[in-house]
Amino acid sequence: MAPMGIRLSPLGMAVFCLLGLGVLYHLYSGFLAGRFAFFMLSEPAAGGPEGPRGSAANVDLRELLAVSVLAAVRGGVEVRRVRDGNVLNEKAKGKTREGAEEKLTSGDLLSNRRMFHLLRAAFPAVQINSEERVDTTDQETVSWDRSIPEDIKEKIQPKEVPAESVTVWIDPLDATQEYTEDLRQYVTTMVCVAVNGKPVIGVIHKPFSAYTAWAMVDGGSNVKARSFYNEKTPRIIVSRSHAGKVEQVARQTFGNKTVIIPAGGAGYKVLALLDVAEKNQEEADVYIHVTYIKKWDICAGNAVLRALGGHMTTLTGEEISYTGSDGNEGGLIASINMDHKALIEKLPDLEKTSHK
Ligand SMILES: Nc1ncnc2c1ncn2[C@@H]1O[C@H](COP(=O)(O)O)[C@@H](OP(=O)(O)O)[C@H]1O
Ligand SMILES: [Mg+2]
Repeated sequence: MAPMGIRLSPLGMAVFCLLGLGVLYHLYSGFLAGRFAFFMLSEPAAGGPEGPRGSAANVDLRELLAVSVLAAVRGGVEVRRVRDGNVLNEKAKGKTREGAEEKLTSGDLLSNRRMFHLLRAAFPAVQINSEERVDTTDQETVSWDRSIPEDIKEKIQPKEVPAESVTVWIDPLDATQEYTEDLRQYVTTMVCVAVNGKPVIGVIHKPFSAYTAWAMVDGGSNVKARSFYNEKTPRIIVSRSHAGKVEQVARQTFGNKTVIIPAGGAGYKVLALLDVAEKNQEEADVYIHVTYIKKWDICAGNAVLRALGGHMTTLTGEEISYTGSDGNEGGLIASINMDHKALIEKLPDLEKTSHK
């Protein structure tokens, strides 16, 4: 006698087990199994090296663009709120190789949290690398309503790529040094989407001007190149707080009369090469950086330039791959509507420059 007075015949048990196995087989071979495996394989790995991604699922780049714009704007709200409230909780998170203090503020952390969780919730299967550490136990719930802004709908067609080919780079607050000095014009929030290491979507948002530039390679953009660049005596935009020997390199390349514009933020410096109708934006012809720099600082600008027909390469002309490690060792030179190869050929040998 089984419990509760029910008698189980051996035949009944066998039929019951077979039915159970059938249901399990159905689940594992069907949709739910796919979703389950997808979920298990897409644990966040923020800020860290890339882990294996095993899903065959696709993501739509147009949707990724829409959520990247939203993330940059939402992060920007935090950046502005902290600055306006004047409680930055400024700390040093370390030193650069050149010995400059790397600063961290509440603006960086709150923006990072907002941006990361929005992107993670919208695209759980893609690798996201962000400048600041993310507490993965943080239960911040940020949902995305999947709506695509009209301007993106008008210019961009849906385009699917495998989720495992995508790496998203988040810079929650570019020009932190200048942010602490209240030089607001230089500050941006940025999102970049790389596909197989190539920068494909770039978003650069200026929180204090409510200006956003976005572009997608082979897609479209809301920003364009200027109609004129001075190739002969270009105005060179360079770092004001991580300059290294950049002035020396620029003068050696383009002569002593070359105008050098020191400015904060990699996002700001890329925008300086474009047609940006924004009163707090300077203009330049070439952007050069000679010290080490991180990929979240430069990926969005690289994508925007590439989408508009421009270039951002190392100082020896190599393309920068936006997968794997988060550092770029070879410096950078960025230009648009210029002979980029000729610019690189003019640059002095950096090895020799550093021994002068
Ligand atoms: N030598 C270096 N080492 C580490 N980070 C660097 C660097 N040079 C520039 N960066 C980072 O690149 C961004 C742009 O630099 P700059 O304003 O000097 O042009 C800044 O990012 P964050 O403000 O996001 O930290 C800055 O910290
Ligand atoms: Mg940065």
